[in-house]
Amino acid sequence: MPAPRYHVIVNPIAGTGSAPKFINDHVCSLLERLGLAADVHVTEGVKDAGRIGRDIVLERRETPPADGVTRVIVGGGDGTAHEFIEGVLEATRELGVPLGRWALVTLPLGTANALHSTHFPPDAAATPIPPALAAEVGDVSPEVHQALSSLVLALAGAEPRPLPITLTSLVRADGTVAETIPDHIVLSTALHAAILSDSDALRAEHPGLERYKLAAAANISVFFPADVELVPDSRGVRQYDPRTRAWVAPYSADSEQDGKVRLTGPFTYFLSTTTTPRLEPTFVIAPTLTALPRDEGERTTDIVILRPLRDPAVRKAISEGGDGGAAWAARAKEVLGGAYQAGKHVQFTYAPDGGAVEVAGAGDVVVETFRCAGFTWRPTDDAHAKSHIVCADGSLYDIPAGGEARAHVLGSDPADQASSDSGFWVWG
Ligand SMILES: Nc1ncnc2c1ncn2[C@@H]1O[C@H](COP(=O)(O)OP(=O)(O)OP(=O)(O)O)[C@@H](O)[C@H]1O
Repeated sequence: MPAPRYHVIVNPIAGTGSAPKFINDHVCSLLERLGLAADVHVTEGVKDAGRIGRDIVLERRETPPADGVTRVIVGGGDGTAHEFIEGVLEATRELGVPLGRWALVTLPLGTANALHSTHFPPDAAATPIPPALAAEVGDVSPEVHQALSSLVLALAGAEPRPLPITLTSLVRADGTVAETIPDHIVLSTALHAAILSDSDALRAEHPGLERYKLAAAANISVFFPADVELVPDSRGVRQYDPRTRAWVAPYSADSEQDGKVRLTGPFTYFLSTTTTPRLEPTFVIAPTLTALPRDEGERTTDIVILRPLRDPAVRKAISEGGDGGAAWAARAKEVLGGAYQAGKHVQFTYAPDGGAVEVAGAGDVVVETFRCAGFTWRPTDDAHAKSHIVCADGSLYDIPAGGEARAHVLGSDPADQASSDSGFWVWG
């Protein structure tokens, strides 16, 4: 079989703008020393990584890779990978060609680099460079070595790991699909999406990070009116039990029908992730992803949910004539503070008197954590604009009035016609 060929995507404005030099100095030169062919594609504007994805699909249709795997080095951040994956999926759908197998190399050349740092945390030891590669990699600094970790795995012939993609359809009131959005890191509504939306709007006035604090303060006590349905995979919808630290049958749902689990709102937090337990290095929002790893090829997502009316303190405040917002704001800070303690929030249970939360106590669970194939988020008040916001890998979308967002992990629905040998993988 001929030596594998690599596509290299370079986003010159990602992160601090270091991608062109890094790729020239450390990636292209290394591939060349190894005698591997590289096609370099430089992004020329917003969403251009999607155009590059489409071009590679067209090329793959004419000249399929010998081993069926298209290898792509993503020289940018999470947004570059997101746009590229979106372009590939759109093009294969429009052209009616099979998706096939895509394997990505990540480089931490963006700002957040959530995908790369999930697999290669900054404080972890760098991936050892095998002796056969050491001479070609040469003498590099520890930072460069860390940044090359995913590429080293690819070049060393390691098996890449599956990169599950979630597809979200924004459905109009008449049932037609307005738009289908892929994400590979995080999908959210409620507080997380509203904070990103408000912080974007505050960017001109507050260019620094304080805009996130302002946006959080403006949304921490908002109740988001919606109904949710969780979609089972072959094992059904599973819920995390802090007392046994294991997945069990759903126990806090409002109803269940044909394996689908219904949760009525309002909600305050709703976030689904297939990839990363943490949104920032110390903010571990979905610890179950690493504490209870999925089986190979399992097409599920972990969903972290807060519903304020489950809180005895909020119910008490409402029964006394308040709206519960102030009681919830205090609770939300307490709970999300747990995410900064290595994801302890998923262990929290309510104290019967509505006081401080307990850890794996006898009371109701505070955070409802599920593992399932997907979900439907249906806003129940069209006048409540914020409950219509969906955030997919940092990009914001609006659910049409009277409509809903329907999300599922690619391959979990037979209509995807996905085989175990099609989709995305990543070296990590
Ligand atoms: N030549 C270009 N000019 C302007 N914008 C570009 C160009 N090429 C790509 N972009 C845009 O750059 C944006 C940022 O890229 P990316 O998300 O990879 O970097 P980042 O935001 O620094 O990192 P991260 O997403 O990891 O925080 C993308 O939204 C993309 O559309």
